Amino acid sequence: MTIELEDLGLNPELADVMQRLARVGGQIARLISRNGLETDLAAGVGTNAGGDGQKALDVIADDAFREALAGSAVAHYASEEQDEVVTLGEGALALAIDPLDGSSNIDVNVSIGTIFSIFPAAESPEASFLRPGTEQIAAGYIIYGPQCALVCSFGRGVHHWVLDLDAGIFRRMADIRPLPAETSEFAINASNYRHWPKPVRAFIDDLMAGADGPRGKNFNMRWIASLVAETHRILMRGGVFLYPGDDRKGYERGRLRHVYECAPIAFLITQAGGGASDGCDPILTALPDRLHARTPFVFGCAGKVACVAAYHDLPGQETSALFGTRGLFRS
Ligand SMILES: O=P(O)(O)OC[C@H]1O[C@](O)(COP(=O)(O)O)[C@@H](O)[C@@H]1O
Ligand SMILES: [Mg+2]
Ligand SMILES: [Mg+2]
Repeated sequence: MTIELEDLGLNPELADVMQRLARVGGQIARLISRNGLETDLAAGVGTNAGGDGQKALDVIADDAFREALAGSAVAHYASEEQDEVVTLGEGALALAIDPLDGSSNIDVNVSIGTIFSIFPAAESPEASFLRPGTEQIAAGYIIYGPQCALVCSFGRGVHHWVLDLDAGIFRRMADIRPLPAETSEFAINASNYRHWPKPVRAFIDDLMAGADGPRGKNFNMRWIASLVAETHRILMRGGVFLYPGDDRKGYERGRLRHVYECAPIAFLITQAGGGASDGCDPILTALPDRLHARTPFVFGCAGKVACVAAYHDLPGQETSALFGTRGLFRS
């Protein structure tokens, strides 16, 4: 399994890491296509550092990426499935990874993925990752869907490959087009409505009000529960995604992890001309305080990400459930 990297001007070490990621991605895609035939990839096997249940595929994917990166330029490996940073060697790079994203979808045959983020290695393993996302030199994901695809940015736009399984090659496609500034589609887990902060409720209320509300148009909603799949859809046709903090215990900072979920997705979306924030402030300039830190996350078309931030600046009474005329925000 290889990936077409010609013309991208990558240095040999980074190109080698990309080849290794693509090789494992292709292997995982094949494994997923056989789920249930020999093994149950969704079987529960333990609990990870963040307290989330681990499925068999979470652990298989983590082992496969970690082993494949040994002997590469990746010195420090930080994974959702590992308590601490794993030191692989002495190289110049640090790689953070969500080896298997969207694991609640493994047993229902819905798109899942891998998210990765690459930094220059810093003076210590932790310092290599507890830094602003603007310092990433590469970020991307592999989506295991009806097609297996790899999407990555090296800081000069967003590149896209599709796995040609017959040839064993990730073939380079046209680069991802810039996101439109506006959209008529949003993604949020609406079952948490009663737990959201008021500005998020008000924003979603106004989208749901459609043509009769302050937005003056109808909106469509999607929720796949795979961050990678939501990101891919938004990169392909626009949209806005929200996973806010809420008042459930343990969800004060939302669900998603800063280092290996939000920072790489924010890098990609920003490279595609979109926006990415914690609801108010940009994700890419924020500093995670721990490897497994969570952050509220809003990303997608820049106009809507800015609009969410504007709702957080509204006076309290305007975000109350009964305030029906947020005319200032008519668009
Ligand atoms: O089940 P919820 O609360 O809607 O959360 C869905 C979110 O959780 C995640 O599955 C978390 O990722 P993991 O599967 O890597 O833990 C995201 O992909 C997704 O956006
Ligand atoms: Mg994830
Ligand atoms: Mg995961």
